[in-house]
Amino acid sequence: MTDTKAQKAGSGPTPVIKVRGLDNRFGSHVVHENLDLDLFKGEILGVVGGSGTGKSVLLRSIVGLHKPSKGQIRVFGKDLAGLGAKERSETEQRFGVLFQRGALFTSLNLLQNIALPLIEHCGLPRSDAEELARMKLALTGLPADSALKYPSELSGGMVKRAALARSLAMDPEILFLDEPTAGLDPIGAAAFDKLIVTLRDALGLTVFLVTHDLDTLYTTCDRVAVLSQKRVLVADRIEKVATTDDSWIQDYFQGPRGRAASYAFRAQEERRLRE
Ligand SMILES: Nc1ncnc2c1ncn2[C@@H]1O[C@H](COP(=O)(O)OP(=O)(O)OP(=O)(O)O)[C@@H](O)[C@H]1O
Repeated sequence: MTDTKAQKAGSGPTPVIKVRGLDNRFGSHVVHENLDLDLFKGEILGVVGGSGTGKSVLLRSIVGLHKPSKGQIRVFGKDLAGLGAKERSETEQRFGVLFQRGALFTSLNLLQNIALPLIEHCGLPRSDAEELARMKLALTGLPADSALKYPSELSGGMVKRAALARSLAMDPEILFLDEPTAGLDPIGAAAFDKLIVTLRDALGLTVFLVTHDLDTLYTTCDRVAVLSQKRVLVADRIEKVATTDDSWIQDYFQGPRGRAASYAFRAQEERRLRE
């Protein structure tokens, strides 16, 4: 991934998202305090942390669904808080978001679900929007005959792919994924991980990926950011993060699941190099 290489060389790529001094509190409950984070163009950044550490609140703050208590969020070089309504809406249209539970409209079929943002935000005629929607469905590996199905008729994996297709409807530059593989069986989760990398490579996406899934972290992410103690404790390549001297990180990455994911990844890499 070129930006990570550039970072290592010290040439300092410009982040597409730059979060500085972020505070989020709900009443007396402080979720984030002085949190900093960068997201670089073209990377897949995995965001992990214990339950309730504020991964989703961070995602919602960046995409403009939650107003932070304090701090600055710069997106494509512009301070989100300083944008007027029109510019803000234009910026937000450069984001695609896949929420935890897919968030498809249950009363619309897949084609209608995906075409909706194109009709609402781009003013496309329905026939054009549905043609584009069919392309997005194909892009996420869904068969053509799924287009007229309703979310209740699909497997969990297919719902995730359909929700992903919808998040890609507006050709976003940054994709935000909130626990995309939660609830999928290991084979479905691995296929979804592969799809994310394929789409990133094919479409030149930048990906902000909230996950608890260790296999996802090892197989898809260029860097991993750990939320702990109300801030980003470390954001780096996974091998470095996994050796950070912190009790949560050690329990997470060096516990039985973490070691199994690391071992499986190394074995997969060795097989790939031999072939
Ligand atoms: N609208 C809200 N009002 C009050 N508290 C909130 C609100 N949204 C989030 N919180 C609190 O903020 C904290 C962080 O929530 P968040 O959903 O971001 O955690 P998370 O790290 O994504 O957790 P999980 O891994 O379990 O999904 C939680 O304690 C949650 O209860």
